[in-house]
Amino acid sequence: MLDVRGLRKVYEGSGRRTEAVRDLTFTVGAGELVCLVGPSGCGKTTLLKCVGGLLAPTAGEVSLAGRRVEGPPPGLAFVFQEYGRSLFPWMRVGDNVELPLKQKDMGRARRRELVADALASVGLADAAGAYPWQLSGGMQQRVAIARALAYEPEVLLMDEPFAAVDAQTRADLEDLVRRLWRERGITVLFVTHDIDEAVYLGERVIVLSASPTVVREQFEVGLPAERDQVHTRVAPRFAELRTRVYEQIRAAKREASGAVRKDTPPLR
Ligand SMILES: Nc1ncnc2c1ncn2[C@@H]1O[C@H](COP(=O)(O)OP(=O)(O)OP(=O)(O)O)[C@@H](O)[C@H]1O
Repeated sequence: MLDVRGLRKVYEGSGRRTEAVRDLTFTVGAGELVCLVGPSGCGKTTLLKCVGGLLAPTAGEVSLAGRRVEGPPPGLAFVFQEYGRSLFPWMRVGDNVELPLKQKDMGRARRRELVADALASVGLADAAGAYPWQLSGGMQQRVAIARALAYEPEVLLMDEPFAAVDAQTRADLEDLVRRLWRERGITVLFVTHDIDEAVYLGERVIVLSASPTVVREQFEVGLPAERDQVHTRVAPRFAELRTRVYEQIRAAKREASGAVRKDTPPLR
């Protein structure tokens, strides 16, 4: 479904050159839920922007259903971390969710139906008439998810979507994502720096190195499809995977700081 091959991204400008992503190759099958986890600043957002056609890669390519991605492809939706900036405060919730549908060739009645269905799916059937700023952070992120769902995407890209909400809301939203994934059969690529979140949510976890990024390791999660916050998180398989992913991330950070030391002469 989603094919990333030899992806490289170097930012250049203002006299600076940053190689954010060095050489990334991975695939995500149709209907899979894959979590990408890596150290802070390792290039996760850069990667997702390249996958979503928002940034042109310096080398390599991304293809979606066999077609090379050269701009935001139809059938793909994003959910970003900063829900506060991704919803328009002057528009009611229903209008925020409806907005992307206006690019599609469909009548108003169908748009309204999709909006109502998406809001009901995220537990906000009654919120269509409210403004985003009248809702809690977790509810606003639900609206952002509803907006992505209403678009009926084949692929959903999520960039640390729950980093800014409290722990209990985060747990509810994780369960929401798994439920929607199972009900709707969407392909989901979920980026996080939270190891537990990656293992709890994913069917597969791809561990990235520190920037400049390469794929370090991949794990099949192998936990039952039916997960819950209490029992799954104390399952032996969960603990084993969390440890293995943690070791990989720690090694990635060590290597990155080793690389810095190599380039910097010791103090005398
Ligand atoms: N527009 C840009 N111009 C120049 N450098 C950039 C730009 N965007 C990101 N970078 C650099 O690319 C590297 C990767 O950044 P990116 O935001 O992709 O990482 P990340 O893993 O998403 O970070 P975090 O975990 O903090 O969210 C960093 O060194 C960053 O400074």
